[in-house]
Amino acid sequence: MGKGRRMKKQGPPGPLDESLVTRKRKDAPPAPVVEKPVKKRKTEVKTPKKAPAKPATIGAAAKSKAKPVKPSKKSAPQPSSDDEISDEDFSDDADGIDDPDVMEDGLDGLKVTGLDALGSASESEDLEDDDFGGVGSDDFVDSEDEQPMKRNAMWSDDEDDEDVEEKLTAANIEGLSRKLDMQRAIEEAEAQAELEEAQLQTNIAGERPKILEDEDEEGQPITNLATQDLQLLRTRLNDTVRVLDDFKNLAEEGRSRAEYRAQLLRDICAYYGYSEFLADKLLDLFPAREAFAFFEANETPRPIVIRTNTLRTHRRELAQSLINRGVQLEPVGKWSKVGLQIFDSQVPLGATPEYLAGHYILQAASSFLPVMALAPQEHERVLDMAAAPGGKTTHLAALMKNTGCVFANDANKDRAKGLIGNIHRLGVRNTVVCNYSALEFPKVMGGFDRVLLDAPCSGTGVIAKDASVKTNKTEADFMKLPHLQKQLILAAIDSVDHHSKTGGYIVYSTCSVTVEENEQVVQYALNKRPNVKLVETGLVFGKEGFTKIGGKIFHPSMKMTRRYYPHAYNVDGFFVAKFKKIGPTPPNAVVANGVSSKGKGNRAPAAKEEEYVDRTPIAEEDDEEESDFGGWDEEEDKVYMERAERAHMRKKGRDHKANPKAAKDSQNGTKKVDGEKIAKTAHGSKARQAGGPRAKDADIGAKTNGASGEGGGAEMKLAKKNGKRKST
Ligand SMILES: C[S@@+](CC[C@H](N)C(=O)[O-])C[C@H]1O[C@@H](n2cnc3c(N)ncnc32)[C@H](O)[C@@H]1O
Repeated sequence: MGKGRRMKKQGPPGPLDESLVTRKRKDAPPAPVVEKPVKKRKTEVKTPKKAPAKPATIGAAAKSKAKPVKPSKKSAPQPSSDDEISDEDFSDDADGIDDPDVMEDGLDGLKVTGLDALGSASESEDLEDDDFGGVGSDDFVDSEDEQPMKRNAMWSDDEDDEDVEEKLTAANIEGLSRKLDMQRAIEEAEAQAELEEAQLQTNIAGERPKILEDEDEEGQPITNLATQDLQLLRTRLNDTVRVLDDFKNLAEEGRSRAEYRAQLLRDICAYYGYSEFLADKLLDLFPAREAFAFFEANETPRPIVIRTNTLRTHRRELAQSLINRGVQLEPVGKWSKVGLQIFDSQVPLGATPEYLAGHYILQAASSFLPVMALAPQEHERVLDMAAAPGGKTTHLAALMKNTGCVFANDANKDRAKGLIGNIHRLGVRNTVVCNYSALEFPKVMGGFDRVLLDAPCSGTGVIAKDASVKTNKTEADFMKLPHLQKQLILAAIDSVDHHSKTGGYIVYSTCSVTVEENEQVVQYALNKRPNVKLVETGLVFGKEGFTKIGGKIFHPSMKMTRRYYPHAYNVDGFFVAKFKKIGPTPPNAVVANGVSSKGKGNRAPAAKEEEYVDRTPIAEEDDEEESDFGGWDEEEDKVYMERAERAHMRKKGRDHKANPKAAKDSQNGTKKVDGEKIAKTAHGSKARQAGGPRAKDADIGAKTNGASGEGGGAEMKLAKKNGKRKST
């Protein structure tokens, strides 16, 4: 039961459209005979004229993988006017939440490494087919920063020729709108029929629908509906939602909300095929009606979207080329300058000449969002910690116009190969691919201007794409994954240079909607790293992150994080949080291996203090005087050494030039100062090699020398640097 995926598309937009929660499963038995009033259209409906389909060059791999795209009805994400989600739980005890320790996960001792396998669901997030290698030219211009979009011309963000634009839009939209009109008419008729059917059921059931089971004399439940009957099951789902919406007026006497909620949970599991564990978790996120819409939206695929690669072409040119091949498309929405939503295609989108030439990448719309939030600037150093197969890496590179440097890392070597394929195909030239566990950063490398952590996750936002998530995620996954995500987010923060002149930002994203993988991870980062704060993502749509839910309270700034749902925006479920690093990691902070120290300010108090390990990277570009040995200059060092030597000899009344050994020592970079030898260490810094207690005396002597005489430069510098390092 509940096994299949509905291919029926979503109805008209609107987060809580009644039609979203009143449609039937396709595999349900036929409804009681209800006449479907088909609305008459005012305009004549003609068969759409399509541009002649030109056969594309199809590679063997692409041939087997790519399929023509079916049209999607609902338009791509639009900013919602109704962004409020009630935190209200179904259970009677939803309120009165004030336990400050709710963010403590009790998993500190759990050792997790790599965990590629656990990221499996989310790894299917992007639709990209990585079977194609690199293709030549990269002489195209990026249009990202061109003039803002005009209302009447969705294409005009990156083009200037209005005439061409209108023709292009008209040619494409003519066929498209006819098709959409037909679809809408059918949809309206269906929705109307379903509403009437629901009404019929309601009338039969009376004002207070009979939903909950009675018990017989022996306390055994008397089943009032055969749950094997999908149609009846759906009716009961509808009725239960109605009751929970208006409990006072519609609930049977003597019944609690919890009883209705439990019935709803059972029916959702039976109808949609979820494990009770996951359905329960997801049900907790929404009021009943919205939860119903969420589960329903997971039964329909999201629209196919492609991202224009602005390193190779402009969106309008790409659109024109694809329209000529018989692709029906439209800009994905005002929020993106590079996305195109595909409604229908005569050719496999993973095998067109434009695809092979790297003019676009198949990428879910919500995958654009973390990159847009990170907003990388030209010439920056950016780390993409979990990058394969590279949808976001290549987007980062395009926004940076192939300047600066992107380090694209992934722990999974096979997936990293796909990443390399995409980088080549899309003409990315500013990216270095690496294959570490991201937990190893910033030891591998640090000091980045911006870091993207698109974390491995449970994939509860992409159930429409991977229905196995419904049953294969266990309680253990929801402990291990957040634990890994928490470690990764600390590594991400520690890899950023808070001194960055242009950046200092971290974006954390998942394609999951659970609180454990999102707000709780972000709260953990706020607790453990008081040197970061949440900032606005800059994204124009999305629901606010939770500040309070299911007994957990989060920092008020959690409102600045953004949640995306399939039923609200017709995009994959997603979460995006943006941090600004405002200072170095303080010595009393908690390290990434899960030990904790005292929280600060509004942050939740944590458990215990442990040894501090400084993970803050040494920035490369810092002023020499500011850095810890980072800017040591060999030549300059030699000059100081020689000058110090001459001063020393003069003081002693000796002629420096007359002492060949001293001169030689000086040139080798070694010398004796009052019996103490100073030598360069292997990494170019200097260390005193005097042993035991003498070392301290010699150190004081050297400092005194430096302070009192002209030749103390090198020692002064060394002492200053040492002092700085210790206090960092
Ligand atoms: C959500 S996917 C990334 C999708 C990618 N950002 C994109 O846009 O194409 C998560 C990735 O994390 C990788 N991963 C899992 N554990 C990791 C770890 N410890 N360090 C680095 N990457 C890891 C997986 O191999 C997977 O490719």
